[in-house]
Amino acid sequence: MSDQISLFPEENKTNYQQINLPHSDIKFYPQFLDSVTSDNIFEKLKQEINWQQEYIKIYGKENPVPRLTAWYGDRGYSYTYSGITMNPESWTETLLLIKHKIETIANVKFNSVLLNFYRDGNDGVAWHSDDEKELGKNPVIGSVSFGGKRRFSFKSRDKTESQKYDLNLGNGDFLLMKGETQSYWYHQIPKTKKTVFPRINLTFRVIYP
Ligand SMILES: O=C(O)CCC(=O)C(=O)O
Ligand SMILES: [Fe+2]
Repeated sequence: MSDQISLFPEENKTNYQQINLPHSDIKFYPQFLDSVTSDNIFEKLKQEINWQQEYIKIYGKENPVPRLTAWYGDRGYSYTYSGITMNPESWTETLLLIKHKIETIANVKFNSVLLNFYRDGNDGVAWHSDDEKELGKNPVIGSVSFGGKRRFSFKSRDKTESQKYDLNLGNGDFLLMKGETQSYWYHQIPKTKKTVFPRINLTFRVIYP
């Protein structure tokens, strides 16, 4: 991993691809974690995380969120996501290991992580931006994926623009979103009819009280 020839030595000898969308700062680090490590982390997280089935009210009707979720982090930072307020569970060793690894690249200290478990192609996340006010202006979001590969799409928040960008996020891939990205772009994990393996995604965040 870190002994690969680096195209960007200033970024900690880890190769990345800059995703070139206007008003964004998106860096993609394919296979940031090697596949054996990532397989182990997937199994570990599947077992140890306190996965929840959450519900959101749409027109007065409770609907299951199409994925399992969990929220871990420093004590005292609660978080509201799609109308659900979550209190964080305490960091596990596995989560801290990943957190420390990406903090050296992202140059921030993350204090929380939202976890998503996509069981199959019927699970996904609809178009949204990670722009909740507790994330502050221009949030840094560190996203690490494990297990099955899924499509991750960006589309402009400006309805007069039609720009879209698709990426595949696979086992051990790291995606770092910074700057104006959340103000100008939506993202989603579309549901798919294709057969896909279960996938776990972690989005590390900095929450301001
Ligand atoms: O699963 C992913 O890659 C994205 C998850 C996401 O966008 C979120 O939790 O806000
Ligand atoms: Fe998101």
